[in-house]
Order: sequence, then C-alpha cells, then structure tokens
Amino acid sequence: MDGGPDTLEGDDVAAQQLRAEQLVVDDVYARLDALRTEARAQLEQVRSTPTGGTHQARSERDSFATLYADRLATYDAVEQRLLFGRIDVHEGGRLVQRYVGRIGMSDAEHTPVLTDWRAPAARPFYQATAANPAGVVRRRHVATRDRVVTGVEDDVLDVDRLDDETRAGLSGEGALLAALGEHRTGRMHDIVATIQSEQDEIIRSALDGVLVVQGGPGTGKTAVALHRAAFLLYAHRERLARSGVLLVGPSHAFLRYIERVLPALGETGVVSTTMATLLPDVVAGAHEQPAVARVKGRASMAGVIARAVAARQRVPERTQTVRVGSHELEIRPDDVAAARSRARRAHQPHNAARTVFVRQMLQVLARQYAQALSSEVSGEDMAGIVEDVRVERDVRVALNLLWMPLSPEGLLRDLWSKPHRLAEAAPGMSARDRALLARDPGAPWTEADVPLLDEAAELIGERIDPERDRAQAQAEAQRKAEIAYARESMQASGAGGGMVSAETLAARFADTGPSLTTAERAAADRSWTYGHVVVDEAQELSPMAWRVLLRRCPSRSFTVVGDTGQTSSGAGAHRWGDVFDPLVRGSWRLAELTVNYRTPRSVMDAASAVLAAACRRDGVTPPEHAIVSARDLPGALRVAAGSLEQEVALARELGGTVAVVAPVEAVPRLRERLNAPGVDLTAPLVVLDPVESKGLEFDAVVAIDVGRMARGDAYVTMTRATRRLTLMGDQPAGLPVE
Ligand SMILES: Nc1ncnc2c1ncn2[C@@H]1O[C@H](COP(=O)(O)OP(=O)(O)OP(=O)(O)O)[C@@H](O)[C@H]1O
Repeated sequence: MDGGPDTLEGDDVAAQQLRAEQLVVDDVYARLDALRTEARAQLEQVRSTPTGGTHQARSERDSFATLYADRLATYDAVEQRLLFGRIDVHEGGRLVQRYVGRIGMSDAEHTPVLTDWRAPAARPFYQATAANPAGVVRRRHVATRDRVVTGVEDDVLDVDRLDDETRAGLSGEGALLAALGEHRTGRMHDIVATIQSEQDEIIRSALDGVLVVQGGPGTGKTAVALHRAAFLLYAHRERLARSGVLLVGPSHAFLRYIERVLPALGETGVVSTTMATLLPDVVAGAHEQPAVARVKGRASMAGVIARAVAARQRVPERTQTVRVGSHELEIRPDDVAAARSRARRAHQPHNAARTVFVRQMLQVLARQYAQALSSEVSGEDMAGIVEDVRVERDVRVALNLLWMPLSPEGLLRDLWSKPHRLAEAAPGMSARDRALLARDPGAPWTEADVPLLDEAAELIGERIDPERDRAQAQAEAQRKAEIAYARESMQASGAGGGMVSAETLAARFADTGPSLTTAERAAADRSWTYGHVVVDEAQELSPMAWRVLLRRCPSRSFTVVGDTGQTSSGAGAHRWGDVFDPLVRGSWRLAELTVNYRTPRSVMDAASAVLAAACRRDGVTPPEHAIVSARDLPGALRVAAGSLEQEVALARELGGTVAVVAPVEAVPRLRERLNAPGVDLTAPLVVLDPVESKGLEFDAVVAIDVGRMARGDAYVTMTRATRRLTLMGDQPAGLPVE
C-alpha cells in the first residue's frame, strides 16, 4: 500500500483537519490578545490616576490595579497550549462542537469560544467513554506549539452516530501515549489535556469531607491532587480564596518539582509546605531515627504533652512563706489548689490562664498582708496593697514556680533532656521508649518534633507579650476595615469574580505593613485555618501530624493522596482506616487509581513482585490491587553488567534525566564519585536516597543495593523510572527470572 492513492487521500484529509483547527486556534489567540490589550489599558489607566486623595480612594485604586495585574498574569500563564481539545456532542437534538482550554473565553458578542477545563460543560471531554459516550460522538485532542497546530488525535466514542465525512477525517494514535513518551525535565507538567476518566472523577469530587486517594506508583496521585486544588479554587472561589488552600508535600525537592503546575493552571492561592517547615519559627532539619519517629508520632503523645503542661501548674505539698515588706505571708496548698481550679475552669491556654491564677493568688496574699498591717482597708487601698504584693520579687518568683510561663520549645526541650520531666508526663511509656527520646537540650529539631511543638503551642497559647498583643489588636481592626471597604468597592464595580478576593486586595495594599497575599499571610501564621488541605505522600504522616493538619482545617475538607505500599516512615500508615477511623470516622471516603502512567509494564511487574516478597518476609498482607501500566518499552528492566560509571553513561544515552538511587548511607560517597552534588532535579544526573526520591520521576534510574532497602524504600526506588530501571549490587528477593 506504499504511497498508494489511499495514503495520499489520508494525508490530504489530515492536512485539511490541521488547517481547519488552525483557524479556530488563531481566533482563540486573537481573543486572548484582545483581552490582554484591554487589561493592560485598564491597568495603565488606573495607574495614571493621581495618587492623592483619601486612604479609601487610594485603596480602591490599588485594588483595581491588582485585579488587572492578576488578569494579565493569568493571560500570560495560559499562553502555551491555550486550546487543547474539542468535543462533538449531541445536545438538544443537534451536534455541537465545543472547544476546551485552560481558561474560558467569550468573543466580543459574549458568545463562548473556549470552555474552561474545570467548567461543567467540559466534563464530557474527560468522562465520555465508548461504553458511556454521554452524547459525545468524538473527542479530539489538539496539539499546539507556540500557537501552531501540530497534530490532532481523535477518539471516536459513538461510531454509529458519526457521519461519513467525519469518519474519513479521523486521525491519531492517542494523545495520552504521546504525552507519556515525552522526556522528563525535572519539573512536573500539568496533564490538563489528557486527564483520564477515573482521575477526573476524583478531581471534581465534592469539596466537603476527607477524600483519600489510594493509588500505586505513577497512577497520577500528585497530578490529580494538584488539578483538584485548581478545580476547587475555580468551583468554590468565594469560600477558598479567602481562607486559602494548604498543600503538604514530602520534601522541598518535591515542592520544587511540582511548583510550575498550579501557576500553569492559573492558580497562585496555594500555600505549599512540608511538615518540617509548617511552623513559621521552627527550623526542623535534623534527621530522626525511625524508631524515635515512631514513638514521637504516636497519638498517645498528645496526652504526654497535655500532662507536661499540666505539671507546670503546681500545688505545693507544704505551706511556703514569702516576705512582703517586713511581713511574712503564707502560700497555702488549699489556696493554690483553689486558684488553679479557677484558672483551669477558664478553659484558656496555659499562658492566658496563668493571668487568672496570679490574680487570684495576689488577692489571697493581699488579704493576708492587709490583716498583717492590721488596718481597716477600703476598696481603693486594697488595689494599692495588691500592687505592693505583686511587685515583691519573692512573690513573683514563688508564683512563677507554681504556674510557669511556658514556650512550646522550652517545654519540649525539657521533656527530651530531663528524664524526670518525661517520666512525670509519660507514666505509661516503657523505659526503653523513654530512653529513645532522650537528647541534649541544644539538639536541633526534627520533623517528628513539629507536631509535638504544635500540640504544645495549642495548649500553651501565645507567648506573653502585652506590647505585641496591643499592636496586633490594632492591626487586626485596621485590616477588617480595609477588607470591608475593598469588598464594597469590588461589588459596586462588578469586579472580583475572578482571580482575587477582597481580602487579598486589602492585605496587599494596606498602608501599614508589607503587601501580603492570603497565601503569604496564612503561611506566616501558625493559627491560620485553611478552607481545604491537600496532602501528598500522605502515607508518611504520623497520627500526631494528622492532629496538626486537622487543626489547620476545622471544616475537615481534605484531599489526601498516597500509597500504603510506599510507606517508609516509622510512624507512617499501612492502612487508611487505621489513620482516619480514629480521627474522622464516618466522614472520610476512599477513591482508587489503578493505572500507572509512568513505569513501563515489565518494571512495574518486577516492583510488584518484589513488594509482595517483602510483605511475605515482613509478615504483612500484600496490597490487594495489581497496578497496570499504561505502556511498556522493550529492555526497560536491566540488571547491570558494567561498572557504575558505565551504567550511568548507558542510562544517559537515553536522553533526559537520570537518577542514581542508593541506601542513605551510600549517598555522600556516590555524589562525590559521580560529581553530582545536591538535589537539583533539572541537572542531567542526581544521586538520591529512597526517601528523597519520593514522588519524583526520571527517564532512567540506576538503583543500587535494592536488596538491602526496607520494603517501602525498595518499592519507591524501583518505580521512579519512565524508560529504564537498572539494578546494581544486592538484588531484591522476588525479582522475576528472565
Ligand atoms: N492523565 C494523564 N495524562 C498524562 N500524563 C499523566 C496522566 N496521569 C499521570 N500522568 C503522568 O504520570 C506520571 C506519574 O504521575 P504522578 O507523579 O502524579 O503519580 P503518583 O501517583 O503521584 O506517583 P508516585 O506515588 O509514584 O510518586 C507523571 O509524569 C504524570 O504527569
């Protein structure tokens, strides 16, 4: 059939299709340019308005400047692959063509020309299948580069309803396979053009409640979590833009790896962090032994912290005396117990309740002092006497020892460095576990300390600083007034349905303080509560870490993605029910992803076999669901024949990125040997330990001594490659024999 008339005809049809789509793409970009010009002109006009006038006039001007600047930023962010799909769908008795893109746009006459991928009307683009076409006759993927149509790919969903002309114009082998075959760059890309139907279900799932997404390696959990964040911000902007969305990832390298995805989807209102950096003032960079992390992560540690705080609210065994002037006053156990009960009844955090305790004790002591002075005391005199007692150093020291002002860091440092403190707070803990927790008072914090510091901060409350409290109250009142004003002016002008909220505007342009977005303010504030929280690699989080995150989102609106087969933290989860039943029984739901879009089939099958063997060895149940790979490549799994240098050179011949993954203790030596320092994912070669490689992917991976790795680490290491996995050194048990 080489070069026959049929082929020529096919080529002509394909060229015709490209030309037809190019006309549509030209129109859509022309509209984008017009909107850009309009926004730029509006921005210039606002900026050229004189800057004088009242504070409110300035605030209004700045609000609009931000609005237009944000619009411009969005238009710039969607420049590449603005339009990527089309559906031909039967609606109301006729066949409608609808184009799908990164944002929605209408022409000057308000006729829609492009449907936002998140809008309900775009849903059939992702959901329609041959078994359930939902009126869609054809789905077309339109590939573009720099505004030029480079290809069209068709899925026919309802062949019977296809007319002859359309049938002749069908083309394409599959946009998904083309996307999967691309070289990796060290940065994650959005998958907006090729979201699969099981993924789309999750992305558009309801906002409320805890949605847990379990999926094997490469099933798109990270991609789905990020697209869901963008979808939720689109569908629930009013609710979420004000409170923000928190994204928790496993490492900074991972956050850098994904950082371009949300802006490319037009979203900037997301705070991304790791558990180690969640607290604004705490640097938790030290490594923790898994056995220690396991103890620190137990839910029972909440009780330990609570007892440690309560132990700082003491009742003395015997009466003590304090000297005020020339008189001795008594601090009696009964009086202290009564003052403590009263302070505890106030249900305030420790530092705030301390004020109640001290006030009560001062009254008791002042009455004794008045009696000692044996004078008749009027109400006014009494205030003076309380003051006389309060300023006495002896009294201050004695009351401090009974109800010490605390800081979370001080409390935890004492617990770890003073065995009697830990014994007092953790009477039920074994001596072995207590010994595991012991360390020097100057030791740096670890990630496992963060939830405990947060728990302590919750019970202790703010540090005592009256000056700062006054300043904060003033700033808050000012901010509220500005938000109210920004909201009014946005409503009056009909603006603000899009990218910014009144709060964002008010905060950025407040005369006092720095210009901060909602996301920036949220990140700097420990007590901020978010509208939604997304957690990736969620299997690694301990019960104590979950308590922290639940506090960050009282509405309990979560997207949690992870794989219990990949757990490597000592405190992590092996069953989702173990995590969420105790915390949110009845209000969590499970969704599953089953297709691996990263790892070639032969490699995935080998990784699954190794995981199953390791589960048998460790006496745990292997994962129930087999993961199916979307594609395979010949020679994807290789057992090394040459030296490390030779194997790395071979891997590099594939093009794209290469990672050497090895047990943590071998990493420094290998980095030196291969001259690949640091974790720069855009470098052609990186050396990582299994935990650092979590969530990442590379064209080729050279895995060293997988046989010596823990179960989860081995599985993670074996599933990072998109093209080839080379195994060197100790081989894992369970590898299928060739
Ligand atoms: N629908 C899709 N279209 C194109 N590419 C996809 C799709 N779904 C996932 N991918 C690609 O598959 C790869 C794996 O996705 P992702 O990292 O989100 O998986 P994961 O489940 O988080 O993996 P892991 O748990 O192993 O870290 C990425 O390169 C992603 O872009």
